[in-house]
Amino acid sequence: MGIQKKHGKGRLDKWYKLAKEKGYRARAAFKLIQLNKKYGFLEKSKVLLDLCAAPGSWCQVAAETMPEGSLIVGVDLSPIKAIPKCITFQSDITTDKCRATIRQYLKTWKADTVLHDGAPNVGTAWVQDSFNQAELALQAMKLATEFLVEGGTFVTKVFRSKDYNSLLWVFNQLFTKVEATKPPSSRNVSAEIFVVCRGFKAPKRIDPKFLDPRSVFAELSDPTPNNEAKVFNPEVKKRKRDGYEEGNYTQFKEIPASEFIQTTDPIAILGSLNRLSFEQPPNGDVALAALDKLPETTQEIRNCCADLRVLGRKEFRNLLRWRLKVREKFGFATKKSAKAAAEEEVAEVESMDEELKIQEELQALSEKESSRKKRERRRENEKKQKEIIRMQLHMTAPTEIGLEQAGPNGEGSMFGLKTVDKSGAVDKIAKGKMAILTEADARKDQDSGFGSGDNDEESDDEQDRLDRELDSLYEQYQDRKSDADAKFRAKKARKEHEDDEWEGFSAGEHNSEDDDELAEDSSDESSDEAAPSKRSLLTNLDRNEKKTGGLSRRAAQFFDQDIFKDIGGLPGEEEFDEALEDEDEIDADLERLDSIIQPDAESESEDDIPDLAEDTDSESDADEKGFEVVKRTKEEQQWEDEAPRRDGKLDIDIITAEAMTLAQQIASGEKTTRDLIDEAFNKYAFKDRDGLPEWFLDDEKRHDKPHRPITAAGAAAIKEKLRALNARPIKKVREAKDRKKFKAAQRLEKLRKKSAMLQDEEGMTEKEKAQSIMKLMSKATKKKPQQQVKVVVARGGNRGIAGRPRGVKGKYKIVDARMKKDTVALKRAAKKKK
Ligand SMILES: C[S@@+](CC[C@H](N)C(=O)[O-])C[C@H]1O[C@@H](n2cnc3c(N)ncnc32)[C@H](O)[C@@H]1O
Repeated sequence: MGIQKKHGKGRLDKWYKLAKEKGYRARAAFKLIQLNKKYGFLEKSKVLLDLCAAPGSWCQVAAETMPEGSLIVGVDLSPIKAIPKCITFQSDITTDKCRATIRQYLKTWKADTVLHDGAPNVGTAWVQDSFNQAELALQAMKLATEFLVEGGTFVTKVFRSKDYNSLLWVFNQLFTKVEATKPPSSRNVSAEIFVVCRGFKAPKRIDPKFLDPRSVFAELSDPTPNNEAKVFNPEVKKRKRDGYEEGNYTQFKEIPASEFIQTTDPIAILGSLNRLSFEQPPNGDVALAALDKLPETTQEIRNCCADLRVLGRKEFRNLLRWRLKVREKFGFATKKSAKAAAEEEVAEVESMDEELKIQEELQALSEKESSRKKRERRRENEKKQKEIIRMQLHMTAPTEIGLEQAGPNGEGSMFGLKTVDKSGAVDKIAKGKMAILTEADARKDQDSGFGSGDNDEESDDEQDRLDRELDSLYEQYQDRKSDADAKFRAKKARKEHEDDEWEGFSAGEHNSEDDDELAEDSSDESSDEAAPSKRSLLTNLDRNEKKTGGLSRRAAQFFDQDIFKDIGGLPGEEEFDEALEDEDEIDADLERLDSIIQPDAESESEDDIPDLAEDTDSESDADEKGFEVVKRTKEEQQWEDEAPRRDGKLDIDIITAEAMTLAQQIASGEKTTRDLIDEAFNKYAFKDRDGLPEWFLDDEKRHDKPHRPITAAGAAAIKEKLRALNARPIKKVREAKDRKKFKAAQRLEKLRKKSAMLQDEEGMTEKEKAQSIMKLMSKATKKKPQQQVKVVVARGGNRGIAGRPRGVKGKYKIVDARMKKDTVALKRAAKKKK
């Protein structure tokens, strides 16, 4: 919208004249001035976004009120002539392109204030207008939620209409203070009102309903009612039957429960719908009526059907069981019925008589019994394996294991390792990989005489299938979450690319090196004494392994620091091996450290990090992104140079208060490595993960970390470190300063040399020498005159040219006529003030 001549009666009011006088492009400027006078948001803002900014008077006001160097970005459907200190562009604020352009200009900054003074097609049809205005305001708020900083301010124009309350309600959900006001410069006849929303709550996730005009202004989505026509020709009210927007899963969805029974893909239904209904449709549903009456359809099942979104694993399992049972009753195809069908083919087809029923019940009972037995056996096996590991760690005497002295293979077979080793179990135990026996292992063990029972081959198909279905539900849930949550996606990606964390005693699958060893060992057929691998069942933990064996790369590196070598009471190599269990805890610490480390941080940032190391003379130490407390040896430095990380930087830094506390305690001798080892024996030290479902592990991971105490000194050191980090100048500024210093030093050196030469000059008197030196000095200190910048107006032949305009020498600046006019107006206004 360009500058328009105001012709209407009363339009050329005092605000219009005042705006002309002050050089504002529209009288609207005073609305913002008055709003800001009342709420004072402009002075506090450094970044501002002006939506619907043309012709640009709000931008002008913002530019003169906001602090020097603020970023002001304005956008409008109409072109905006350049405004000093503002970036403007032409775009529709309801489009993705506009959003992307704003993002480009704001870079990583967030806006302190978002203004919106949009007015679409004002004046055509009032009801429709007000709705569009409200819709536009909602769109503006959508943008604001994306770009506003927490606590930021959003100012929008709305029309007092039906939608006004709905809009206000939405604003109230997202801001702590919402006030509607009408500035004096806004005409009384105008229905416009300004809503100032302060204290943006910046919720992590905003319900899309809040930003969807369809939900917010539900009633008005019908075409504009023709009131006149209604009077003379009243119509029957019709409900909106447009259906839901595609890809919008936030709306409520339900289907009859009978459909869930009939479907071939129950998981899709459970994963995407909100409710399974038992309500009869108007034309009646026989299947639903029958389902409703079944005894299997208990109150619990009904409750589960009422809200699928809140169900847990157990409830989903119940629903799937219920479906199977009902399908069987209704005579739909099930796995069981498929099996039975083969037998029934030859048998006489009879109606289900009493005997058959009893037989079925018996079969069900025996199935139940066998699955119970299987569960018990599994539990027993797990218990046995845990006991063996405990014994292996010298935590239990062999007699405490509670196994029969004469095991299933006779007297002493329990400790006869030959048979066990056939299956590779010795090595697995020695490697600490058998915290839980998998089903396959259990079966193998039985063959070698290690398991028990006869019916292990029988599998509980239904149980397994339900487990699989639940797993796939969990996967679906994760997919949905990663679609919606960028943080979750990033976390997942990090997890996938993370290096080999030490996973505890049961994380055998990850350690390929160990597996290789295992293969080698098991290929050795010699006797127990001759084969070290077999002896390793009892002696593995005392073996002299490489220091890094069993440790993650980062954990190994952490312990490679000198700080751990210099401290008294360090254990020998063997003790180190004994302490392998510590890594769980340390790894947890490292994980936390890692979460804060920013791999992209530029190397320049290190200079200002306070170095706690005693030896501060080495510059390279300061330059490194290393473990600051410790001075690195030359070998380590060399190694570092030779084998850089993925991103070329060392990824260890003390950055949490916990780590700093620990480092201080170690450095001051308050804690020794022995203490660390002792502390590592805690309830989190062993992670038995085998066979546990992913959803459980994911949930567990959040809690199975030790809580480390922090000291005030540790917290203060981290605070100081962060403060120093924040106080650093930006790279460009520092480089410019350094360049300036360097040039000054060069000039000084030149001067020194010249004066030395003058001193040695024999044909000059002392006075002449002094005068010449003074001359040199004053010349050196004289500032070069700044080159004049020539202002070229982009009109006539200069319009739209790229590069230097013809006939212009030296520095130049191309401005448009508007800008020149603005500058002149500003100068005039400044003169008047004086
Ligand atoms: C009242 S004027 C804004 C005046 C402005 N605040 C000022 O101080 O100069 C309303 C502006 O909203 C713009 N507008 C309406 N719908 C828009 C849309 N979808 N995207 C961008 N701008 C829009 C119009 O082009 C018009 O210039």
